[in-house]
Order: sequence, then C-alpha cells, then structure tokens
Amino acid sequence: MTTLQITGGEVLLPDLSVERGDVLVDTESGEILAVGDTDEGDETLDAEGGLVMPGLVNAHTHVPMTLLRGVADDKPLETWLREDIWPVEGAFTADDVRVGAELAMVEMIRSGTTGFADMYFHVPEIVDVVEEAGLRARLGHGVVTVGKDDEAAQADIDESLDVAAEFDGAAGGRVSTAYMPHSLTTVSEDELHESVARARELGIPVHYHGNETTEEVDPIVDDRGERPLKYADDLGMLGESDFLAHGVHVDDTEIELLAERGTSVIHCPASNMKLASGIAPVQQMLDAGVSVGLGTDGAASNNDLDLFDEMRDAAMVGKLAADDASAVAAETVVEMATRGGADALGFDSGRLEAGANADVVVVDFDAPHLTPAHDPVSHLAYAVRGSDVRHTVCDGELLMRDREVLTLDEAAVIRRAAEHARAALDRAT
Ligand SMILES: N[C@@H](CCSC[C@H]1O[C@@H](n2cnc3c(=O)[nH]cnc32)[C@H](O)[C@@H]1O)C(=O)O
Ligand SMILES: [Zn+2]
Repeated sequence: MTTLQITGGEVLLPDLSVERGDVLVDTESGEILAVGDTDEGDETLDAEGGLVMPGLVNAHTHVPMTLLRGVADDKPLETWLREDIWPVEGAFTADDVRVGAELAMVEMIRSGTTGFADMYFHVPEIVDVVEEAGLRARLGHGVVTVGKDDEAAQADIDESLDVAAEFDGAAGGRVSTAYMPHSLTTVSEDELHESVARARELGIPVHYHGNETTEEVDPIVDDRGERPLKYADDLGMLGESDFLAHGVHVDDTEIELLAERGTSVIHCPASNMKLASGIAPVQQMLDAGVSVGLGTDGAASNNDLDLFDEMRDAAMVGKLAADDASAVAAETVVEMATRGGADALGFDSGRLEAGANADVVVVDFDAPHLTPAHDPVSHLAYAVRGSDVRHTVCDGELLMRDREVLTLDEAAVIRRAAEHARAALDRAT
C-alpha cells in the first residue's frame, strides 16, 4: 500500500462542518483511509491555507461541446440545436470528439470537478480520454431517432446499448455507463419502450433530458393527455438509478412521482437561464424529497464547465424562483454539487469519509475575494471560483498539483482544441 496525506488544511466533513485536519488516501485502492487526525503518508500534499473538500460532480454535460463554446449564443433551445449546434456536430469526426473531451477534462480538473456524467457520440474516444485524464465518469451515447429512417434509428439505439454494455467498468472501474435516449420527444414511444427494456436487461441506468422547455412538454400533454413524467414512468424510465437532466417544467404530481420513484434530477441553472428554458422548482423538489444533482450542461449553453459558478447560479436563481432568500441555501448547493451528484450517478464519492473513493480537491482560500473566511461553506457557494482550486485528486491519483495538470498536456490540448474547432466550423458552413 502507498499512501498520500493531504495535510495542513481545513477539512469539509460530510455534515458540512469544517475542522482542521488531514486526509489520508490509499493511492492504490483509491480509497480514503482516514480523515482528521491521520497517520503520516508515504507522500504528502500541502493544503496549508486551503480547504480540503470532496471533488465536485458535474452530473450532466456533453464534454466535446467545449469545441462549440461561443459558437451560437442568445437563442432558445430548439432553434439553437437545429440551426447551429446539430449542423456542426454533424461535421464532427471521432478525433474532434476526442480533442473536445480533452479540453473539457483539463477544464474540469482545473476547476475541482472529479466526476461527471456525459451524453454524446463517439463514446469510445471519450472513454479513452477519461482513462488518460484520471477522472470518474458515467458515459453514454445520446440517441436521437426523430427524422431518421428505421434502420438508422435502430442503429443509433443499438450503438447506445452496445457501448453501455462494453464500457461499463472500464478504466479500472472509473468509467460506468448509462443508456441515454436524448429526450421523450426525440425518440418515439415504441423505440423507448423496446430500448429501455433492453437497458433494464443489461442492468444499466437510463439518462435523458426531461421537461426542459414548454416546447417539449406541451406537445406531450396535448397528444397524450398526461404529464411527460407520467409517460416516462409508464415507459419504465423513472427507476431509482435513473437520472434526468433539467426538470424545469414539472408539476406537483411529477415532483411527487420523482420522489416516490427515487429518480434523480440534475439541475442545470446556467443552461436553463441562457436558453431561457425556465426556472426549475429546486427547493420544492428538495422539500418533496427528490434527490438533486448539479450539471453545467454542454459548454455551448453555459459557457464554461465551472461547477463553482453553477453553485452560485443555482443558489441565486433558486431564491428568485421561490421568491424566498432562504431557498436553495449555501449548504444546499454544496450538497448538490458533491454528494447529490455522486448519489445520482452511483459514485461512492462526494464525501470525505474513510472507505469512500478518494476524489478530493483542495481550494486555496488565501485570496482577496475569499477574505475573511468566516464561513467556508458560504464561500464555496458564493465566492470561490474554479481557478481557486489548487490540487485535484481522483481515485487516489494526483491529477493536478499546485495548479499544474499532470495527466494531460494542457498547452497541447488547448492548441489542438482551437484548431479542431476552427476546422469543424469551416467544414459545417
Ligand atoms: N446520436 C445523436 C447525438 C445525441 S448526443 C446529445 C445531444 O444533446 C444536445 N444537447 C446539448 N445540450 C442540450 C440541452 O440542453 N437540451 C437538449 N439537447 C442538448 C447535444 O448538442 C447533442 O447533440 C445524433 O445522432 O444526433
Ligand atoms: Zn444536455
């Protein structure tokens, strides 16, 4: 056994109290051995002046979309997807996806994210990059069958189920998978019915965009005379390990259903604001017992992958939505970005506790915008930025030390990403 002691800082404990202490990690098994007063490690990581906390979990994103950052702003979802995003994505090669994923992973490591869920295509490339970057991820191939002939639609579904079966447990267990139909309107009822049953046979969770906009919800209600999540429930898509992104336009009956079924909702406040999709009733969902994680969604609708930003957005817009300044409090968003997301994705992470995965980051509190540090949890929600992260550890492996990314060549990744983005845009237009 080789051990790493993260030492000299304050530690954020699972009850969100903060104490001076160390975290001892088994770098081989990738587990936390002890928190608080620990033995010395074979190696040490200096956390002086910092807060040691669980790595953040970005529970809904599309990593290769970093290449589309700033490509199409200030448009609503449907127009944005059909006019701008899907045409360029159609020109993406497997290599573009790899390069976009690399850029996203550098960005996530730098801003304290150690785990994420991703829906995209060319998933084998994304698996490769996760393996190299050292992060933890639940990955899937997004299925869109609307506008495709039967053969192409079936091929898309088969590919999603095949990659999910093939890569579950890859990268030494850091990669897990899910079946990912894009949404309840971009895949037909028969297709969902049949494919979700196949996902159940494989024992893999289902992840999709749910109740994101009124343009998506209204036609379902008009055509079927029932709420979208009742429809999803009938299709078997509200299991305990399933998780849906957005949940913006959900009514009381749907909130109750989510709580009863134990299905998680991944709140993506920045994307919902930017595309003017609406404001998710997060406090209401939490009060009803729904488990909620936090996601950035893709970089083209955010426009970054900084979960500290997302925590602040969630707290701010949550108060506005509830017309109550005490709604979606600092502790709540910190929970959502750590344990909430980890639980939604089935990661044994998101808390600093012996036995949990050693997914740990150190935030440098020695900065003017973080002074005075009366309440570290308040700072995490409202004042810390991704660039304040000093060290990032995932599965016991050091991914960034003193703001230097160790697993990917940052300068080369940035250069390649800029080149690939330009070339893909040229091909698409
Ligand atoms: N196999 C599909 C690809 C789906 S991947 C997942 C898709 O979700 C899209 N996407 C990104 N953000 C959002 C969102 O907020 N709502 C709905 N779709 C999104 C993204 O652009 C990507 O095309 C195909 O052949 O088109
Ligand atoms: Zn999305």
